[in-house]
Amino acid sequence: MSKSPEGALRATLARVAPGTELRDGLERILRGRTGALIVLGQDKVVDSICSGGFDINIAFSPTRLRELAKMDGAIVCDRDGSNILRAGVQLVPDHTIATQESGTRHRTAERVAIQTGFPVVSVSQSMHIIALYVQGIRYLLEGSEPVLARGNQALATLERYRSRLDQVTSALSAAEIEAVVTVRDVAAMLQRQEMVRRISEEIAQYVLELGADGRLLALQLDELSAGLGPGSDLLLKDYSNLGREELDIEAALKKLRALDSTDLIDLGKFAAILGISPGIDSLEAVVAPKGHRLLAGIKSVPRAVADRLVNNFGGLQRLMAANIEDLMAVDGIGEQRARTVREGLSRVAESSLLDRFL
Ligand SMILES: Nc1ncnc2c1ncn2[C@@H]1O[C@H](COP(=O)(O)OP(=O)(O)OP(=O)(O)O)[C@@H](O)[C@H]1O
Repeated sequence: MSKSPEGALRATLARVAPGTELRDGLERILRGRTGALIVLGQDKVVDSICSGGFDINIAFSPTRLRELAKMDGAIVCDRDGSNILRAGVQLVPDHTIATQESGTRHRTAERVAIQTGFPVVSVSQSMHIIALYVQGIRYLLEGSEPVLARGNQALATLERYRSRLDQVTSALSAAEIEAVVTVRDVAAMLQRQEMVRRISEEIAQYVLELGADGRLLALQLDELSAGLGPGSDLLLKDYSNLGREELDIEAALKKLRALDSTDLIDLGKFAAILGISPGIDSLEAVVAPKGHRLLAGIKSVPRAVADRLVNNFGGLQRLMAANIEDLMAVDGIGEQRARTVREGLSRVAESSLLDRFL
C-alpha cells in the first residue's frame, strides 16, 4: 500500500460516494438505525485479528450489507468491495495502537485501519453518523447537501482567484516582453497559481465525495480550469537563477505546497522560495526570464526543443531577438520549426502587449 494517507482517503471517498452500492448499503444501515463496522479489504493481517464469525463469500449488495449489519460484530469485504467475505466477526486489533475514539466500535475501527492499512467504515448507532478511518485519518461522511454548499462556495472563490491569476499572468507576460519584470511580479504569479491550485484541489475532493451528486460541480470545475496555461514548475524554471544558487525545482515546489494559509498571503514567502531574501534583497529588483513559460505557450514546440532553445540563447530577450537563421543554428531545429518558434514568439509578444494596452 504505497498511497499517501491523503491519497488513500481520496480513493476511499470515491468508493463510498453517493451513487455507489456501498454508499447505498451504508445509507440503509443508517436509516434502519443499526450500526456497522466494515473492513474494506482482506489479507493475512486482517485474518490474524479476526476472531469468530463466519465465512460467507457472497457478491456485495446493499441489502445484504444491511441484513448482515443487524448481527453483532464486524463485516469484512474484499479490496474492491465486490464481495462480502466474512460477517459477525470480532476484531481484535493491537490494543497498544493509540486511539482518540471513545466507543469500542470506533476505537476498533481506528486501530484496525492503522494496523491493516485498509479503510474501515463505522456506522454509529447512537450518533447516527458514518465515519471513515483511513490509515491515521478519521473522516465524517456527510449528506450531499452540505458538501454541495461548500463546493459551490469554493467554486465562487475559484472564479475570483482565476480572474486575478489571469490578470497577473498577462501583466507578467507583458513585463517579460518589455524586459521590466520585478521579483514582485514573479512572486505574485507564483502566489496566485498556488491559490488557484489549492482551491481547485479542494473542489476536486468535494466532487469525489459527492459521486453521482457532484456532476455539475465537476463540469463547473473543468470550465474554470480550462486554459490555465503552464504550471508553477515552468515559472520556477524561468526564474531559477535569482538566488545565490540555481533553484532545485522539485524542492521549491515542495516548499510551495507546504506553505500554510497565513504564509499564502505573504508575498515575501514566495520570494523566499525563489531564492530571494525579503528584507535584504529588494522585491523591486528587475529580473529576466529564461523563456520556458512563454515557449510552452507555443503549442507545436515540444519541451525538449524549448529547453534546447533556452540553453542556447540564455534568456527570453535574446530568443526574441533571434532571426530564423539564428534559430536554425540550434541543434535539431529545422527551417519549419524555426519559423514556428519565430511566429509563435511574435504572436505571444503582440497579444501580451495588446492585453496590456487595450
Ligand atoms: N472489536 C469489535 N469487533 C467487532 N465488532 C465490534 C467490536 N467492537 C464493537 N463492535 C460492534 O459495535 C457494537 C456497538 O458497540 P459499542 O456500543 O461498544 O460501541 P460504540 O462505539 O459506542 O457504538 P455506537 O456509536 O454505534 O453506539 C457492538 O455491539 C458490536 O457489534
